[in-house]
Amino acid sequence: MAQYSRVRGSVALLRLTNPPVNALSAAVSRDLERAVRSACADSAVRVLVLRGHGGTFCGGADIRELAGLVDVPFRVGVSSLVALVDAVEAAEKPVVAAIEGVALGGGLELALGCHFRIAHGQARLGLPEVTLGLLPAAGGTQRLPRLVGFPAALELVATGRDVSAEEALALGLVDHVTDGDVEEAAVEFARRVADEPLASRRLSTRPPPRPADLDTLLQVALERAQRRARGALAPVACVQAVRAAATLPFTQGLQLEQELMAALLPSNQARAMQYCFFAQRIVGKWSLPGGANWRNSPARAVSRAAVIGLGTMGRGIAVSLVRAGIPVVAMETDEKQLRVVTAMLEREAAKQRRSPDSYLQLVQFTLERRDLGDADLVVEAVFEDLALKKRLFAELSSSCRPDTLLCSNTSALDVDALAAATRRPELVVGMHFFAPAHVMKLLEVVCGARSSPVAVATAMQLGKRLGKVSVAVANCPGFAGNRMLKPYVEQASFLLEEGATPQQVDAVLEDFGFAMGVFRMSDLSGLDVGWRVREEAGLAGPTVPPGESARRRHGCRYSPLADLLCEHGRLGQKTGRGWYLYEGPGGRAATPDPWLHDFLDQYRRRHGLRPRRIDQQEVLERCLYALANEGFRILEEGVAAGPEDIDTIYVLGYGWPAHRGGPMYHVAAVGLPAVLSRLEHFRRLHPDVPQLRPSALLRHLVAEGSPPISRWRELLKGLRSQL
Ligand SMILES: CCCCCCCCCCCCC/C=C/C(=O)SCCNC(=O)CCNC(=O)[C@H](O)C(C)(C)COP(=O)(O)OP(=O)(O)OC[C@H]1O[C@@H](n2cnc3c(N)ncnc32)[C@H](O)[C@@H]1OP(=O)(O)O
Repeated sequence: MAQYSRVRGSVALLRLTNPPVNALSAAVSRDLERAVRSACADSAVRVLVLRGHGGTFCGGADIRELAGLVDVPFRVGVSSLVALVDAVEAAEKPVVAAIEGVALGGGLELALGCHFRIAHGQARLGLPEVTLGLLPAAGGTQRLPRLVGFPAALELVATGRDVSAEEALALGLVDHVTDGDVEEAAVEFARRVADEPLASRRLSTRPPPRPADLDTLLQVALERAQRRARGALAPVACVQAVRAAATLPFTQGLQLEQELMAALLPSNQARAMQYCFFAQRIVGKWSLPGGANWRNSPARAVSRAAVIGLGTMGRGIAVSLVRAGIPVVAMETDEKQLRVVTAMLEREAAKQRRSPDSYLQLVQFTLERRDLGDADLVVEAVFEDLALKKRLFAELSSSCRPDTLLCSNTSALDVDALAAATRRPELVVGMHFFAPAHVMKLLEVVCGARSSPVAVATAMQLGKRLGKVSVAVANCPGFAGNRMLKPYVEQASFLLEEGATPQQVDAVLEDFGFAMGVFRMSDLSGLDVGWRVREEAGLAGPTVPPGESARRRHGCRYSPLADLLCEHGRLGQKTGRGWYLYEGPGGRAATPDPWLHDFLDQYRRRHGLRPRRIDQQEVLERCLYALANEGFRILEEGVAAGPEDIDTIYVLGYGWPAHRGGPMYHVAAVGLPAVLSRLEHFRRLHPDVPQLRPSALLRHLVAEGSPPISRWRELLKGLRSQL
């Protein structure tokens, strides 16, 4: 809660205590407000210093209360924080915030209510409410622009980006940064400002800055937020609230801020995004069938890593490791790739305001396998070819230290087969990064049948250290993410056969909120990736059994459209044409291609397919329900531990809109009986498409009365688990 003690005679030290992140629950806010008032009433006190317990200033309002997960009368809960910030700002004695760890959301709003802010050099500050479907409604949208100006305030509030102490100082968000003891620095600072007049330090009374181009700036910000939001309400509301600081007096701006918040708080979008927040924490609590879990299995320290292969994936992985301060031995035969990595590291160093050398000195390039011998962990990122990878793993198990962890960045291949090629199968795990690996926040940790708890714990922990969310999944073709992608992509292709166009399907998916529709995404990743996988699986190319008809494989419906495009050399953006046409090879702007429409017409005629009008609802239901149906199969087979794992994978790895929670959350929100009935309907129409056959788990959940998604994890424990 809030402790109040006196230091150096006249300084009141208030310690906000609510582990683990000192979240401002209603009770904690009220308690702190009481402590502030009594310190102000203490005649021996001249100045107050506010700090957090345990190395963290404050992680914001209590999200459990905002999400309605704990029982606090709603109005009481949300109004206590506003009252606290107002009381702090109105204090007649200076209040200095001593910020270390994080000051996020309501935590930063509290600091904005203080008259001065001191930060530790490692602190991070930000207003991430937008990522929870909310806005900073304890005065943050009104005070921040008055302190740092509109351009910075608009950006920080609408994106939720947090900043370092150094950037905060440059923005004017904090008054001083120290690398020493933040409490000591704040107490010292407080004694110096004890007698300063406070009027100009109260942000609510400051006139907002008015640059000449303010109207244009606000208009552009609003349009940008609308464009980028992809249907999300919060980013637009954030800009509207900050804009009110320019057009309305403080109290009216505050009122608008609260009205916008009142609309967001109970919205389905906010519920979905808060579900995503907790899902990303739940997935860190992994367990294996033998009883090993995140609590009882310590990770091994990784003080030196190696990456083999510096193609697109390997480069990103090497950069992530270096950014986390881990020395890397990078092995690659192609010198061109070494230059690319060097340039990437220089760019990253500049972004982090570090010297290029501070990053470059952490990388040792090599052509020799013996240089890897000393690594604690090796990540293999070579070409996606099982035989090649097996050879490499066999060699690594002889040339590396006996305790070196051997990890594969494969996106779909059999991790158990790689483990079997080594003398230490227990130290082999999959670490499936997503491209670009230094940007994407997801890591699928693939636990093989023989992976040891220490191997899993180390990979999961390393992911976290790299700033990623690690999700443990069991080994199966495509793991969780790519396995679910298959029926989704297949449905999209069937829809083209039946009369849709790529741009129609993509537009529906992008309206739903995906960053990119399925065809644009496939052009971006390269059509040849799937083509190779299908060839290996005997579905395309010379490996198809003779006599198999063009549109059937193993007795089921098959669409060869993507294979045909590859045969025409249309591999996507890299060749300047795929499902769309681009400006040239490597181009990014997709335009509909008349050639493709002729090609689809001819294809349909050749196969006697009569095109029909397909509506938006059918596109969405067939693509998304087929994908979620595979998710249910993954859960019933125990490949993933719960719906939170699948949803985290899809939101962080596949561009699923967070304001829709993830595929499993989405079907739960639509209603499981309705989804089951639509799948049954599509299955009747397409009996030769097994992915549309409703999974046993979906049927079971409906038969059990469709329990809420929060209960599925527990229910799944009764089923077979590979995790
Ligand atoms: C009628 C209607 C009237 C409406 C009127 C409107 C008025 C409204 C006024 C109210 C306005 C409120 C505005 C403020 C809103 C907010 O502040 S929302 C919260 C913003 N903060 C965040 O988003 C930060 C979230 N947390 C993090 O980013 C990280 O947790 C961290 C702080 C950076 C720490 O990271 P790490 O050390 O990696 O730990 P984690 O594993 O992430 O977390 C540890 C546990 O703590 C839990 N937790 C974290 N933050 C919070 C939080 N803010 N609230 C509750 N719980 C939190 C997290 O879940 C972990 O717990 P477990 O899940 O049990 O492991």
